[in-house]
Order: sequence, then C-alpha cells, then structure tokens
Amino acid sequence: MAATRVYILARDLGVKSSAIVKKCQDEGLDVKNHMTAISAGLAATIREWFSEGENVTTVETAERVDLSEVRVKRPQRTKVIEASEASEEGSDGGTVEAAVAEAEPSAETETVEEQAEGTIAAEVVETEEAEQEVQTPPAEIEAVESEPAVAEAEAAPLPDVEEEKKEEIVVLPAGPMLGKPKPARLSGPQVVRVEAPEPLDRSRPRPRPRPRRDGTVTEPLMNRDKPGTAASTADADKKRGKRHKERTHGRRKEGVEEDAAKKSKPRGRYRQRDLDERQARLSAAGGEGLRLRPSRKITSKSQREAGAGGRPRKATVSEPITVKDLSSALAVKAADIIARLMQQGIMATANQVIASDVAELVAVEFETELEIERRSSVEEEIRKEFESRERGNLTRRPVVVAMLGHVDHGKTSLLDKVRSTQVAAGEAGGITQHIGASQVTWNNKTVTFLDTPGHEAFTAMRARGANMTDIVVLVVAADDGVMPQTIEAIAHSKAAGVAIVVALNKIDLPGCDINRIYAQLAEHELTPAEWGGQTEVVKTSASTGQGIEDLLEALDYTAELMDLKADDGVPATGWVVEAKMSPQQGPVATVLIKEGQLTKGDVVLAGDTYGRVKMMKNSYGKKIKIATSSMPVEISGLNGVPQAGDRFYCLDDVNRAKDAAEEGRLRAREKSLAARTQVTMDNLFSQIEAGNVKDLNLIVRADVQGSVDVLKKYLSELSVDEIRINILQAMPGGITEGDVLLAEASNAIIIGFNVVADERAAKTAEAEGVDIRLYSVIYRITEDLKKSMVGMLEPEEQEKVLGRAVVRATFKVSRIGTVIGCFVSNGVVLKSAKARLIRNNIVVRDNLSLESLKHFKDDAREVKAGFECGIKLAGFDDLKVDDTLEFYEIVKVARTLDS
Ligand SMILES: Nc1nc2c(ncn2[C@@H]2O[C@H](COP(=O)(O)OP(=O)(O)OP(=O)(O)O)[C@@H](O)[C@H]2O)c(=O)[nH]1
Repeated sequence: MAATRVYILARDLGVKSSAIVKKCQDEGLDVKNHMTAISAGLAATIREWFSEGENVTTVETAERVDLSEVRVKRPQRTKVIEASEASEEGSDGGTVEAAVAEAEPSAETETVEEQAEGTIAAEVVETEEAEQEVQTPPAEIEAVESEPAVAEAEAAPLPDVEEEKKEEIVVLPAGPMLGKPKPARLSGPQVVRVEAPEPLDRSRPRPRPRPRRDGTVTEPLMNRDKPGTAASTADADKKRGKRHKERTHGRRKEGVEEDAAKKSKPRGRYRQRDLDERQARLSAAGGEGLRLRPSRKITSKSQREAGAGGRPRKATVSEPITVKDLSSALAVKAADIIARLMQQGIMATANQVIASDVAELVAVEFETELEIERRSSVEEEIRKEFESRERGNLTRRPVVVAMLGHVDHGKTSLLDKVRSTQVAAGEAGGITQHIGASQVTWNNKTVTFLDTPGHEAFTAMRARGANMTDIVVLVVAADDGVMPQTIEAIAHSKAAGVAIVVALNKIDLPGCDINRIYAQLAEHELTPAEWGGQTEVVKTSASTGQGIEDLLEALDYTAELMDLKADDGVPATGWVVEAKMSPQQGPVATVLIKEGQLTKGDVVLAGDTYGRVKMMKNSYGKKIKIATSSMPVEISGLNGVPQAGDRFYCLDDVNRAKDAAEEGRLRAREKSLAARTQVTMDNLFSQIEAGNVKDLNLIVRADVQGSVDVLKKYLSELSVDEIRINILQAMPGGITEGDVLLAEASNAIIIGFNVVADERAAKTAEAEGVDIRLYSVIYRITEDLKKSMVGMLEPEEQEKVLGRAVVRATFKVSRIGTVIGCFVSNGVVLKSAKARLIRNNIVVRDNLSLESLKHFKDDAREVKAGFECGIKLAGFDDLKVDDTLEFYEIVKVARTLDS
C-alpha cells in the first residue's frame, strides 16, 4: 500500500483531519497537520484507531478517540452486526469482517429488482467451525454508525432487523481493516460474513430459484444436498415493510443455527471460483444483452447455440459488418476482435466495417460458425435479372480482341494498320477516333478491338470483374522474339482464361529466325499450329500490310470455335471501357456492349452513375441512334464519370437507376474502408483453413533464368492435396507494377529472389495489400512457404526499407577503397543501416554495412532525401555510377518472414 496523507485518510474514514493529527500527536507521533504524509503502516494503525469496536492489533497509549465527535459526515445510519468476542478470537475462520457483499450468483436477477426497491437485506452467518471451536457468547448488540467502507450500503439503507429482543443489530469489524473495502460491483442483499467459509470441494451447486417476495422459506444455496438441515426464513420487516432474508450455512449446529437465523443470513467472503464464474456469466450476459438489442444485424437467439465459454457456436450477421456487430454476434469483446484483426495486419476501430471474409476468419478463431447475410444490392439484383432474362433471337456477335505484347513489337502499328485497311476500304467512312475501342468490318465479319495500353491495364480491368476480351492477339516481333513483356502478357492472358492468337509481326524484316520464335512460344505452351500445336500464329507486317487479312480471318475462325452468341433485341448491358469529363459534353463514357441494344434516350446505370443517353457515337466519331452487341460506343448524358471496368445496364426506370447508383456510391465508400484480405504468407494458413485458398498463386522473379528454373522446380514440388501451388509467372528481372497488378487480380504472392521491387511496384503492393517476399537463399523460400501453409510461421525479423540513393560518382582512394558520391533519391540513409547494391533492378550484393557516411565533409548519422552524401561501404568497392543503394534495417515483427 502506498503512503498517503492525513486528509486523504480522514476523508476515507469520514473523520476530521484534526482528530487524526491530534490522536497521532497524543500517541507521540510526528504528525504536524492534515498535509503530513503518513506511511502505509501508520495509515493502517490510524484506521484501526478510528474504526468501530475493539482493536486487535494496534497499541494505544493515549485516550481512545470518541468517534461520535470526530465524524464529519453522517449521510445515513446503517446497522451492522457486532460479532461475538469469541468469534474474533477464533481462527481465521472466526474473524468477523464487515464488507459490502457482491450479490450471490444465484441472486443476480433478484438483485436488480431489490436494488430498484431500495431494499438491501443484511445477512449474518456464523460458520460451524467457529461455533465448534469457540463457545460463542450471545452477540452483544448495539447500534453503531457504519464504517465509511460501507458507503454502498449507505446509499440504500439496511432495513432494521426484527430481533427477538427488539434490539438493533450491530456488527463491528473484528480484524484490522487495512484498506477501504471496494464497493460491490452489483449491489444486492447486504451480506455479512462472520467467518470465512470452509473450503468447498464439491462442485458448485446450481443457482436456486429466487425466493418469493412474501418471505417463503427457501433452501440455502450452499445446502442443497441436505435439504431440511438448514432453515432459511425471510421476514418481512414490519416497520419499514421491507424484506429481510436469512440464510444459514449447511453445516451449522441446530441451536446456533436457530439463533443466527433469527438475526442474520449467511454471508461469505467470495471465493475466487465464485468470482470467476460470476465474471464469465456476466460477460456472457453482456454479449447476450447486446445481442438482444434490437438490431438488424443479429438474428434470433435460436440460431445460436451456446458454445465454449458461453459463446455461440453459430451466429449470423448482415453486411456491412462492423467490428461492433461482430463483437455482438460472437459475444466477444470488441477489443478482442480488434486484437485478432491486428494479428492479421488489419487496423480497425469498433465502428469500422470489415470485409466479410475477414469477419469469417475472426469468427473461426473464436470457434463460431459465422453466417453472413449478404444483402444483395440493387445493382446485384439488376445483374441477376439481366443474367436470367429470356433471350430469344441469338445471333453471332463480333469477337472482342485485345492486343498485348512486348514494347515496340508493333501493337499500335498493327492495330492502326487493321483499322486503316478497313478505312481505306471505305467501309466505315471515317478516321478512327481514340475512344478506347474500335470495330473493324470486312467481308461481313466484324471484330472489336480494345486499345489496351498494356497487360497491366488488361489485368486491372479484369481485377474489376470486366472480362471483356474474348481473344488476345499476342504481338511478337519476328526480329526480337519472345521477350519479358511477352511472357508477362502470356501469363496475364492465361490467368484471364482467354484464347491467344499470335501475330508474328515485322515479318518484312530480313533475317528473322522464325523457328527460334516458334520454339520460344512452344516453351510457353503456345505451340504453333504449324508445329502441330493449338495456337494460331499469323505472320504480319504492320509496315507492308502483309497478313492483316489473315489475322482477321484467324480471329474470326477462333471466334467461331468459341460460338459467341448474343440477342440484339434485349436491353443492353456491358462495360465501361474508359470515361472522362469533357468540357463541352460533361461526363463521356466509352462503353462496350456485351449484349443487347442501346438506343439514344435510354436510361443507363453505369457503376455509380446514371442518366439518359443524350448522344451516342461509334468509334469513327459518327453519331448513331442504335448500338448492338460487342459494339463500342461513346455516350454522354451520365450524371458522373464512371470508372473503367464498371458494368452498365440499360434500364426502364430512371428511379431504379438512381437508387442503384446511390447505393453503389455508399457501398464503394464502405468497401474502401473495409480491410483487405489479399492472401499473404502470414494469413495463408487461416485462409486455407477457411477454405478461401485452394490454389496458392505465386509470381516469381529472380536475378537470372537459372534461379527462375530452380525456383519453379522447387516451388512446384510444394503442392499438397489441400493446396496446389500455381506459378502464374516466373521470370528473371526486378518486380514490376505489372507483377503486382497480376498478383492483386489473381490473389497471388510475389516471391523475389535476389531482386527488389521498383518503387512503383512497391507502392502499389502496399496500397493493394499484395505480399512481396524477398529472399536471397532459396531454401528459405520453400521453408517459409511450407511453414505458412501449415500455420507455423513464427515471429521473425523483417527488413524495413529506409531509402534509396543513386551513385553519382566514384572515387578510388588509396588504402581506403572506393568512396561514392550519392544522391539520396528517397527516404533516408542511416549510418547504422544495412545496404544492398542494385544494378538494373538486380541485387548485386546484399547485407553491406556503411563504414562511413558523410554530408559534405562532416560525418553524419543520417542524410535525408534530396541531399547528397559520401559513402564508404565496409569491405566492398565494386561500385559504378548509376548503381542504386537501397538502405534498410532489420526490425522484429510478429509473424513475418523476410531474412
Ligand atoms: N519493319 C517493321 N516495323 C514495324 C512493324 N510494326 C511496327 N514497326 C515499327 O516498330 C516500332 C514500334 O511500333 P509500335 O506500333 O509503336 O509498337 P508498340 O508495340 O505499339 O509499342 P508500345 O506502344 O511502345 O508498346 C515503330 O517504329 C514501328 O514503325 C512492322 O511490321 N515492320
């Protein structure tokens, strides 16, 4: 107990400070005034001096204090019962203690009512032990004022106890009261224990039905096994009309029992077990209480059977799910849920909406099966209606094609050539407008081309659910062959599940080794039809126009195999290809009609926007009134700018479109607030357990092709029955933004071996929650994956990237080595940091230390972005101008991996 001051103690005891000062001085103690600090021991002594009744431990030489004189406040008088001297002198069990009781567990419900009535019964129990050991003299009864410690009782005064002798019952504290008893958390019947209960080994009896208010005799709680051995009575207080209850201990001797029963009820010091049980019940009750609150989130009680710890085995919540909702449904404190979310790397507040899959994962951890009522949005209802609508007149629709390939292999030129060929043929009557897509018609065959500015955009659209493309034309320059971005494009196309037609472009150039390219294609499972494979390879030249018609024919042929059919009579639906705000026309969107007919004046819902089609143009800028399946058209009239990849629907009812758009806006906001659950090594196991992950998609980047091959081999061998390893892409080179987008769209983890992510990739990965794992030892990759697959990933050290610097100059200094002049391009360089040397996105050397760091001529501890610095790396001199140094430090983070 800490030291206190006189006035604080006086306040606690409800006496005047001056009285304490005087008493202390009388006793020869150096207590000057009310501010004097007093030790815990002295405070305990003073408490005894100023407590009612006999002191058993303290010595007084001066006169006893007359408490009636020194009291400062008497809000209400209470009656307590003075225990017999014999009890006081007895063993521990004979100690009398007055304290405010917490309600017995069984009396919880009645407690509330009793409190409401302002009635609190006083109960006294004497244990058998005390009576056996000590011949208890009749209790001396006198009225005294209650201790301030019984303040709780003061608030609700105890009723007078009807005594045979009509005397008021008083209890004096028999032992030292070293501290102020804590107020009861639940006020209820005031129970005074005369002695400590004996240990009770048998299991705790179940709560008895609450006693009736008319004073019906009830069986004592502790004596259920021996009915009739203890009598309990509840006497109506005639004076005040309030109830008084009596309980006795089961093993009490008959005579004493009767005596005690007249004046008291059993009262016990609470065993830890009682308290624990009560606590468990209360916390369960709290959850139940919350659940019972009228709420749209929670379903009926019948759906929840109680599981371990009083938690439901099954619970149901409706979307959107906040942490609070989940807490109520699972009967778990919101703080515990927040803690679990943090373990998954998700920071959330109680009112924050969390993703449904995250909620499911949390529920699994609390052993509750969570059923999520997915409230379908207006847009979803519309989508369902569109998907299930009757379609009659099915005709072949034009195929939708995207051109992908390595930079400069001729995608744009080829597309332009296709279009110009058609324009030259005079079929469209205009120059191609850059609206994001165009249609080419020849020999009554039509192909729709999407202008995808690379496979990243292609995948970004797919990530938004816009699988617009039927066929990808993979453009490969005949003089260059399959290049890194060609491989990426193949991976993206395969991940999207679209057919691939290869355009072997620049065939006009001399010296092309076609067989080499065929071999490369075969390596990537695109064996050309000429070689007996399934892939159409068309030799084209955007310069000469050679093979353009063949390409169109090949596309048409492939499309025919795909049997693309649509009904041009139904209201149109499709996707937004691109959209912008035009200064003249307002929001303008290019939409690709998946199926149906769009007419000028139609009501359109496009993502979170809606409106009537004011004006419609085809890809040649010609105003049209009707557009049909697979046609790209530019429309104006929407109330906002939708996003590329949004679905659009042609509706009858403008109000419905408005409702859906507004709801969409709200949902988008909630979604953006909801935590993401991209699969990571940290959450892999829980995601596997929750059934969210069956295929583990990986994207592998390594420094050299040799490493790529080894990694592919080792990683593929990790596949087990429960989870199949699926390597979406494995290539040499640094991690690019395209990799991150592919990982995001395909829920993949990126593994980097001796490479790093470029800045854009790192930023996107962080924003999208994509897990990038960097390694320099191959076995660590497989080890970590194995561990994360079985949920055994242990807390480890993780590197934290601090910043980067570019080498601007190198200086060879004799006997020192190479000193470099650097420009800190971002972050910060710390003298204590580790560094890795990156050349062309490949890690040349890792785990380097800084021997010295200088800012101008001064030694520096850190140099920030935008400044130049001089660095000497410890034991490493092979540095070149334009090399990049990445600085990092190792931090301990729970459940992370990187070495
Ligand atoms: N000789 C020859 N040159 C071509 C052919 N196709 C394209 N080129 C040239 O290759 C260069 C790149 O062509 P682009 O059409 O810009 O290539 P791209 O794939 O669209 O390039 P990015 O848009 O940068 O990805 C241009 O100089 C074209 O003139 C072809 O068939 N033969």
